[in-house]
Amino acid sequence: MKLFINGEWVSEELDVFDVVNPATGEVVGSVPKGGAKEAKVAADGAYESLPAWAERSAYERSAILEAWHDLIAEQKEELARLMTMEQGKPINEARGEIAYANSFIKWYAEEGKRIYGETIPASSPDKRLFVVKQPVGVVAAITPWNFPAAMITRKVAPALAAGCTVLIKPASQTPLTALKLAELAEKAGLPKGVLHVVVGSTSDISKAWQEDERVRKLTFTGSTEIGRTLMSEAGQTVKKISLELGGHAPVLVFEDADIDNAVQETIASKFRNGGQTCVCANRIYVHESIAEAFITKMKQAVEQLKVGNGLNEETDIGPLIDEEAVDKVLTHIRDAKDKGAEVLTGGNSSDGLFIEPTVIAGVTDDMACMSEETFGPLAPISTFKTEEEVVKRANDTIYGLAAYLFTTDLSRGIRVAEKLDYGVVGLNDGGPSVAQAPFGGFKQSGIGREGGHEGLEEFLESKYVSLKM
Ligand SMILES: NC(=O)C1=CN([C@@H]2O[C@H](COP(=O)(O)OP(=O)(O)OC[C@H]3O[C@@H](n4cnc5c(N)ncnc54)[C@H](OP(=O)(O)O)[C@@H]3O)[C@@H](O)[C@H]2O)C=CC1
Ligand SMILES: O=C(O)[C@H](O)CS(=O)(=O)O
Repeated sequence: MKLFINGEWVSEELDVFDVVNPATGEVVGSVPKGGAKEAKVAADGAYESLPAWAERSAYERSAILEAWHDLIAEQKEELARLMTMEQGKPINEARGEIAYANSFIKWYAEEGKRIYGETIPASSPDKRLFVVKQPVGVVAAITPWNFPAAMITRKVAPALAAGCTVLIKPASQTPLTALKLAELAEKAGLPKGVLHVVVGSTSDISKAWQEDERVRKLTFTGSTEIGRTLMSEAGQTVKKISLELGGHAPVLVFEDADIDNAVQETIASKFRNGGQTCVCANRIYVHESIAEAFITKMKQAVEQLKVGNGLNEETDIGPLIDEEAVDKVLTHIRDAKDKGAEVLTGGNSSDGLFIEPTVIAGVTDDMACMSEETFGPLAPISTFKTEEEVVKRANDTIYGLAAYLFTTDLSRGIRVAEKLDYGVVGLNDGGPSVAQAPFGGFKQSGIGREGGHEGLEEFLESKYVSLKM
């Protein structure tokens, strides 16, 4: 593969780095190692192509997004296989992610036509006041490895629909999907210079864009730790920012829950992508009166999950992304056992980067898994007595991205959802993320929203015009 810079596929004399399949350790591709020079050329191109792209009508931009969507749909299987080989997720999940990623392109191809302004009644009879929306300008997007397609299109689709030009730095572990998406965008007729993909020396690329006054927006998905750094750096040139950061999702299962649904939805949330999502259930609180029933059903269901190479159709749980990720999960399991938790199923790693889906019970709040993001296939179960107690425990974290609650009492569902300090709440639903709804976190889980009309506003500026007659 080559880098996509200024409408050209670039490799030149650059060194390359390998992309490795986490399931097998095999090299699945190699990519030129871009740096400050490539980052600047891309920023030059994005800045120079901005006026023409911004001046296109929303309908022209929409048509190109629709064409991109259709090409992705045509190549869904190839894209899914590429994603599984570089990130490890089961092929069925990869197919699902391509569809999810494509849904953002489809949704924003339409929503870009609804960037409305407003008129405002003037306090002075000789004035007319109105507000227009304009693209924020050149956007830099830094994206993670866990959703190699969706975390790109969730940013790029609204940015392009708004009339912005985009610089992408995908995760070094999963650049191939991003480069393939850029190739399809070029085929769809995206004009030269509107979209760029640069990967390699992350610090050099990021530094070049952060220091570049022409880059007016930074949008990032990844760890809270890196988010803090990027927020501080972006402040030096007062860039607009969107941050989708870490999470530590609580699951609250009340005594009046539909236990079968709660188990099904909790497993869907917990073990999607092997537990490597920012909205995964990270701690599960079950009312003491139904704990035995819930735990029995959870254990039985989790024991059915199949661990293996994501390219096998029957695989439910693929490898983790790297050794560091495996070590973190095993550390959380050991810590919990040392503090008294019981391993009901799983708990072992095998063949490099695979960890069995693991359920532990008898969990207490002093255990690391109950406060640190595990980012792996570990389901810790704790019990509670009262609604007030469990809401307090659920909110006792620096994070505020996603939370889930299960109850058949509608009043309780609304009451508790309102009390949970989280940007996304699944009420009897373990999979709330969709393109048409705003996704984002409270507290140290981020700033801004992605998806829905709010996700488009992130790439727009409001301009107030006052006309004196
Ligand atoms: N909220 C979310 O959706 C996600 C949260 N996470 C959290 O982050 C943890 C680590 O995952 P990881 O992917 O390493 O997340 P990181 O935050 O480390 O990386 C995310 C992206 O940021 C880039 N990056 C890393 N450091 C810098 C820097 N100093 N300046 C500019 N860009 C940088 C990475 O590049 P490179 O690939 O070259 O390192 C990657 O493209 C996970 O365990 C999880 O807790 C991870 C993914 C998604
Ligand atoms: O980064 C993530 O983990 C994703 O935002 C989760 S989701 O949008 O696919 O639910």
